[in-house]
Amino acid sequence: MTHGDIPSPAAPTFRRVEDCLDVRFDSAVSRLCLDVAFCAGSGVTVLRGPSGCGKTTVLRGIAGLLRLPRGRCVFRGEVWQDDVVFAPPWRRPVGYAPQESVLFPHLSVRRNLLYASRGRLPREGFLFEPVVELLRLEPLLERGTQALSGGERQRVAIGRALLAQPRLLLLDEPLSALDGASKKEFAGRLFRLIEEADLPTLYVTHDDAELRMVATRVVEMG
Ligand SMILES: Nc1ncnc2c1ncn2[C@@H]1O[C@H](COP(=O)(O)OP(=O)(O)OP(=O)(O)O)[C@@H](O)[C@H]1O
Repeated sequence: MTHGDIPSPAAPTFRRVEDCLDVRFDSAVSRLCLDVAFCAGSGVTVLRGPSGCGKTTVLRGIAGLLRLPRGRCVFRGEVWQDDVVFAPPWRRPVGYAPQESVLFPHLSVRRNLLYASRGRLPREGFLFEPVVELLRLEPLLERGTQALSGGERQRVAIGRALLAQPRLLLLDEPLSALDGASKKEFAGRLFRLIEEADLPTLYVTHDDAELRMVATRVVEMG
């Protein structure tokens, strides 16, 4: 390559016709050495691995919140990251519910949810009312966020991620604070929405029962 040449982007390595996400991070961040490559498509792709192996780091890299060196991320043919390109988070149509979601403390649950959808054209299934119904948030709407239980906070965080009108959903241990029965109910509800809306989803969980409820495929890390 001569000086000034732009390297031609490598073709995505989609493995199946329906794959839409191509990810590779071969990156050292602080003391973490990541070496992960996978393709994902419709349904729920579960990222599984021991604590500290980098699952959250991968989600943050895909969301564009972290620029991982030697990273590559292509979604539906659009390069979000390679050696040349790094699309900022606001250019990536991602809904992200982090492990420890930070809700606005000065806004009610309703306004936290509405904030997520500001300036976006709502799609069917991702309108305010259906999302509130899906996650059974109606009784919480006028409450502040500081006195919510861990499980309630998680449901609000998932609601925010859905109201961001995502084309790709990233859920980091989204139901970990819920009891067994609630986890089963909400895992089932979420999975149906993901299937019906054909919304590719990356999902981190340590819980094998939850994995069996939602996983279309599993990426083992570590
Ligand atoms: N911003 C950061 N700076 C330095 N090190 C970090 C940073 N974020 C995460 N790490 C480290 O990177 C490693 C991977 O963290 P990460 O949260 O991605 O793991 P994980 O697989 O999601 O873990 P868990 O299952 O416990 O949530 C950990 O050792 C963590 O301490």
